[in-house]
Amino acid sequence: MQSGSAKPSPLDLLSAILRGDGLPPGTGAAATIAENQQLLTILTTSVAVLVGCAFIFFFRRSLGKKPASLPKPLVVKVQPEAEVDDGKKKVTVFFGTQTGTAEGFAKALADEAKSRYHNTAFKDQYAADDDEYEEKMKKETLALFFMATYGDGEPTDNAARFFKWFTEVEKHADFIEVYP
Ligand SMILES: Cc1cc2nc3c(=O)[nH]c(=O)nc-3n(C[C@H](O)[C@H](O)[C@H](O)COP(=O)(O)O)c2cc1C
Repeated sequence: MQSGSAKPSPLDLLSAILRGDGLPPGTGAAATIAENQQLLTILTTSVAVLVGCAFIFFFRRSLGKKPASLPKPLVVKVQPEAEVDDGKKKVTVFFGTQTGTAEGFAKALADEAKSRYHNTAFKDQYAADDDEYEEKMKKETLALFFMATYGDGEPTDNAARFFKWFTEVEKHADFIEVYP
């Protein structure tokens, strides 16, 4: 025989509500609902706290990251013409940029140089692969670098390959001197 004060399971309550029967009288339903509401409150609070923690985690992580943008090539402005070995001095302006500031400085300098030296060429790719760097850099008279850094002094996306090559000093020690 079923006792009038038997506690219905949450499933019984749910099916009773769905059927539209209402809550069974004298079954301790009020207490069960109160219990479930407490559980629901705890659950929603926990979910809200978790979402908040996840948001703070991703926000803090994004603070140390460089802003996302399409990597530009390690653009180089060369003057005068670098390809022709005419014995003239060669000046190259490099820039490593993520959001355009370093590019702006490099361009301003290159424009100034262009106004002084008519035989000026602009290039947007210095070396197709790492082996070309050494060969080309040896021909430069002066190389100027405008390099933005991010995080813990890391290079920008467009300068990453060049930076890696350049900092492997022991491989190029014969012609590169690095001053800290
Ligand atoms: C998220 C972030 C991290 C940065 N980290 C460094 C850093 O470690 N060292 C530094 O000297 N400058 C740092 N900077 C400053 C940038 O290098 C500087 O704003 C630079 O002018 C950006 O140049 P760009 O616009 O050519 O990318 C950082 C800037 C941002 C926004």
